[in-house]
Amino acid sequence: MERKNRPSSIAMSPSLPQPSVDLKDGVLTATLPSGDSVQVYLYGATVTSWKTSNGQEQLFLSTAAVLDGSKPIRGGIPLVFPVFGPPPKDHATSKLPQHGFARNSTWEFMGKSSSESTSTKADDSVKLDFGLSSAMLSADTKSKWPVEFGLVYSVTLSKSKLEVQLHVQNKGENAFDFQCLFHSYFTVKDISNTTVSGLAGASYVDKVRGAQTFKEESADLPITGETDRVYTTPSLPPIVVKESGKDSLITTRDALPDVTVWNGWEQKIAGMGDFEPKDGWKRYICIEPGTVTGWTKLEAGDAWEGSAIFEAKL
Ligand SMILES: O=P(O)(O)OC[C@H]1O[C@@H](O)[C@H](O)[C@@H](O)[C@@H]1O
Repeated sequence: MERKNRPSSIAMSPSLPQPSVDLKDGVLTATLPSGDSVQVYLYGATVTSWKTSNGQEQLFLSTAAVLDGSKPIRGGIPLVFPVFGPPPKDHATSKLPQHGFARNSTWEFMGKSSSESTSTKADDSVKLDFGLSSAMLSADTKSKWPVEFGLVYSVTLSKSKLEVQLHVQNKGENAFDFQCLFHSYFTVKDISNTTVSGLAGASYVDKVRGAQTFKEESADLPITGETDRVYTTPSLPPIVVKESGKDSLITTRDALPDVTVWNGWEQKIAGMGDFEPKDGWKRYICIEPGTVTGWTKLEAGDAWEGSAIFEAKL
């Protein structure tokens, strides 16, 4: 099914450049006339590539990522739902795997829509919708989280920007709790010249230091060793990755107060079988917007939406 968000009567002349969208063997590729492109695997609805018009790949994908649907894809933007990290004991999600099941379930492509620039009169963005519902889960997963839900994940590509939005719907008769997060891996040229700003004053749980809580002092946080922190930023400041002092990626958010900053560094990455090349830790940083420090409660029939926009500064 294909959806356009404007009536066909005002569709532009076919001679004007349009985005191309192609779904083949479970992999969807969309390219804008500007040259920006995105690739999404239906497996996990995982975005595995986001290239800007200068040809630069913005997402880090392990060269050993398993792409055959047998385990979550290492790199890109895996989706974390309905639990972040190892599920807590005595919680409704306790039987689920780490980071839940969204990243290792096969989603359906629901269609695309385009929007048109007023200046060029040509389509300069494309929105791709993916769906996952309880009815699509394996019997095993369903038995581990017997909840009636519907998810719509929208990936919108525009010039130098990628927007990701998750819509969660409670289709059952009982309330449920969930966490969700966009586990985005971004490329950097050199982690030792990479800093993250926008976090000053935020409290964070440092998983490297015994899951204790600290307050961020740094206005421009350098990454100097294994980093695995969950920041809580209720005022939703933009999170800016800088490389050699220059802005390279700006993340803005809606309804996602938490941000995980993760780099496994040399030793942890050495122990990850699906992370290659082994020195790849020098060239990625995870900036993961989500809502994961508490639980979002969704009453029967209710819906919730959260989103993030990643802007590459070329
Ligand atoms: O190996 P996984 O399940 O993809 O998780 C990778 C990392 O994901 C991060 O979000 C977590 O904060 C880390 O603790 C974890 O190591």
